[in-house]
Amino acid sequence: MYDLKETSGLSISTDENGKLTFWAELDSIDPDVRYKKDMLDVLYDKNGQGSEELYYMYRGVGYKEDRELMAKHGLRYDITVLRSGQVGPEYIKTAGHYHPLKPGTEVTYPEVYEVLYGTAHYLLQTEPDDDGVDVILVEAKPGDKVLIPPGYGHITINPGSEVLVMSNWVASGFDSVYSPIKELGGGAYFELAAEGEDQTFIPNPRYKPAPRISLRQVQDHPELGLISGKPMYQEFLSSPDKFAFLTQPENYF
Ligand SMILES: O=P(O)(O)OC[C@H]1O[C@](O)(CO)[C@@H](O)[C@@H]1O
Repeated sequence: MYDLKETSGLSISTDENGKLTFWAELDSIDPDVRYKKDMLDVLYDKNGQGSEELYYMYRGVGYKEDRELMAKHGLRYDITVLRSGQVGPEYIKTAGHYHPLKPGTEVTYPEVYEVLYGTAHYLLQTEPDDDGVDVILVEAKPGDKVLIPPGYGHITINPGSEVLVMSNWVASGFDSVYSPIKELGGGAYFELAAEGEDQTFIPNPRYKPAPRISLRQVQDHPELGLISGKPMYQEFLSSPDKFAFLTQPENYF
């Protein structure tokens, strides 16, 4: 069992597989489950051995008394639990998606993630075009916040030996866009468990020209309510206007 109160600010914990089990005063939510069979198009090795259940998505989490404030600001708080392990040589990861343009603007919706337990690798990638794709890799630990700016698709990888639990704030009321990553057989890079001196980040050969990758450290953005170690659920409750960048990205980016 992992107690997530300190990192999330919520009364939640998990069982040893990472499933959320304790929901004092919270609306109880059954997760959507992403299975290996749903991910065949985006895996490094679709015949790779591994668990059938890969991750659990608890969308729209919150205390009943906070629902009105969330609705007023047009935001949704989700918690996602990625199992540890591999599918074949590849670490368990999310399918990956982009966000659509905000209607009437030239800007796509951003998002913000927070690690609650475990280690995350966030792979951010620009949209594929003739110049190729730029990839940013961010490693995040409990309490860290990672901003997904407009224009970036994103995949989360669990490279650790324990479950990864993370939360996100995002504008409610839009559908994620899966087709670009699906049509290219996954993200621009695959993260594989290293054997000997083997490279762990393998470029996806279907991205042409070859994608470019750079590492970036996690960064606080106090003006956006994103401060390492401060649960962002509580930060939203105390300063909801700081999160306006999620619903009005055209004023910030
Ligand atoms: O939609 P994907 O790529 O499977 O990623 C899963 C996670 O992304 C989110 O949709 C947020 O972007 C979460 O709700 C969800 O748990």
